[in-house]
Amino acid sequence: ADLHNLTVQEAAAEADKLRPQLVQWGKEYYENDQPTVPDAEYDQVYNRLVQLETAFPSIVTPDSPTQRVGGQVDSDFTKVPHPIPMLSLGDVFSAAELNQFVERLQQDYPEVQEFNCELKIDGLSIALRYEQGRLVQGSTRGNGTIGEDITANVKTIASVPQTLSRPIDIEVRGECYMGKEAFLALNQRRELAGQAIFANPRNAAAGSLRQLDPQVTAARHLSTFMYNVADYADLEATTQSGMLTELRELGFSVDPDYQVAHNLDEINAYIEKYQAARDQLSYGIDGIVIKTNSLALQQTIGHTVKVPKWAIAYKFPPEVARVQIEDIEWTI
Ligand SMILES: CC(C)(C)c1nc(N2CCN(c3ncccn3)CC2)c2cc(C(N)=O)c(N)nc2n1
Repeated sequence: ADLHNLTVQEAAAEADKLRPQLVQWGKEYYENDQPTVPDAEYDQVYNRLVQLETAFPSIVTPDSPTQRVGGQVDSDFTKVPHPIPMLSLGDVFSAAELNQFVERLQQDYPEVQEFNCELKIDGLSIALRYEQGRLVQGSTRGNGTIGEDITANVKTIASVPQTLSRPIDIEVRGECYMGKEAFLALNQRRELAGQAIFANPRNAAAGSLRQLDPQVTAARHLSTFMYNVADYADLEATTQSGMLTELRELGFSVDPDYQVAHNLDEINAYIEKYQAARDQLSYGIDGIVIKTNSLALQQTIGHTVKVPKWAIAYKFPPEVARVQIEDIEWTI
């Protein structure tokens, strides 16, 4: 029945029926990974319970699935503004285009002599905000200026530090991703449960982060690699590579493969190295990101409405790996 013409008693009666159902389904899902209903059905019932409890707070019970660890869950995600926009990245698809980007940049800014090369992790962007070294908010990139609040979900990700090694205020940005192994295992479970499988690790990570119930996120084994700071606040670093080192010292998970390059030859050598090693990595990458290493120069060079002028993404062709697992065959 529509929320508005329910009495408190009716809402309580309906909620009392939904809770044990969700608890039962939750047990099947989290404890023995054998869900008997598709995620969509679980979410729909969970959503209904959240709406009932939001409309009638007096009916909430402490043991309700909505009151689990990770704090309040919204029936739909709260919006989070990004005062410092989360920019996108320009991208190139060939060595020739990359050379052109670097040469033009060095023509306009001859003082650009160092680049930081990073793997482009194939996940989705998130922002983590800390106050006095404590995690206060996690959000998705959204459209770059407005994201969604996923604080309860990011709290369940092992690699996201709840407290930093120094009590500083900082907003850090990075990629949330699902490793190849976790991806294959998740799809196997879904296949066996007769559920639709995820097409690729990026979709699986996005689907896992945008879960209403943090317990579902927790069961998905997500990872993170942080790569940027919204405001350099209390950091000592003066370079991109130094900032990544400092983020790791603060307690963040940072991809260790970053490398400083001094010219196009060194950049191209890095690209060749990781294009060859791509299949051996335990997570998906869709390219390489090349950034001006000096943070001061990054500020001087600036950005357009959407992308920085001091960085570029060199994209690899889509990775196609035929995976044969117990007669289930799909490509990732
Ligand atoms: C801070 C800047 C803007 C230079 C930046 N932006 C990035 N991205 C922006 C575009 N993004 C995006 N996402 C969705 C829609 C449009 N753009 C996805 C993240 C980076 C992504 C990675 C990575 N994946 O490993 C990385 N090592 N460094 C990044 N650095």
